[in-house]
Amino acid sequence: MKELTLFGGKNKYGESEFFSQITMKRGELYSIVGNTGSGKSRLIKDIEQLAQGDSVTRRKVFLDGKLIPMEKRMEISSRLVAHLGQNMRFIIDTTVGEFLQLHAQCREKLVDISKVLCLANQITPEKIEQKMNLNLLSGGQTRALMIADIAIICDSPIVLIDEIENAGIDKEEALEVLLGHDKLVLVVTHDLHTALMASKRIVMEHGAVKVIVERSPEEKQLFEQLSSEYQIQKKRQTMLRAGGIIR
Ligand SMILES: Nc1ncnc2c1ncn2[C@@H]1O[C@H](COP(=O)(O)OP(=O)(O)OP(=O)(O)O)[C@@H](O)[C@H]1O
Repeated sequence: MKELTLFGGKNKYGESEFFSQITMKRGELYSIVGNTGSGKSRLIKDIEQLAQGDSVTRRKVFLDGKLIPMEKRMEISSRLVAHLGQNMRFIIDTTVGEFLQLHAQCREKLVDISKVLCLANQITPEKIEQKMNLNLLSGGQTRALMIADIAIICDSPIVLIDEIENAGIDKEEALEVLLGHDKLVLVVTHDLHTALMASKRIVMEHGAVKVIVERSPEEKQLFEQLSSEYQIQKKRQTMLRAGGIIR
């Protein structure tokens, strides 16, 4: 898959969305912003379900310019779309190492498991080890492992993320990891720093896309400023967690 095209639908009042179609490509990052209840999660669900005008929004999703036949939707969605929700947990009772091996086998991939772990440990400060039990990982460790798994083991070119900022992980590192693996990433966020990481942001209102804003040069500067503040904040957090005194 090279690109995804979203065809506009209807808002909560049955009015047409302002755009007729938007085409998004691999390697791009879009943030999705808007008030609570404005339809952000519904938008990413439409993409995950490869909607064909059959959801409440009446949107349609085409891949590489083509409509996906109804009977292939589930199979194609599970292969091409990875969705990280707000509260996700592994439920399989096995170790981290065994799970990654198993997943690599299912995806018919020769993967160095230690690389996946190394990547996950760049995203979370709480170290994950191969012998740990998968369902005993913390929320932040779980998300970090899922992101590293999506980057290296999954072939899914589309990644949908619902609120990365509350996950207790390094949000900048996580998004950079995914983009570095040539994914199209859409991230729902209420956080200014995360929203400005994307060069395009989709603004939602009343269940519809209200506007798509290109990040301005001033916003890019602001993003860089927020990024350096984030680095300082991370160092202070590390000190705080280690029982240090913040100066
Ligand atoms: N175009 C639409 N037509 C009808 N219902 C819609 C439309 N878009 C969203 N909805 C419904 O509105 C409700 C709120 O939408 P959604 O959960 O996507 O909001 P949100 O922006 O993600 O909110 P939050 O920030 O609180 O998570 C849901 O029940 C959703 O199905």
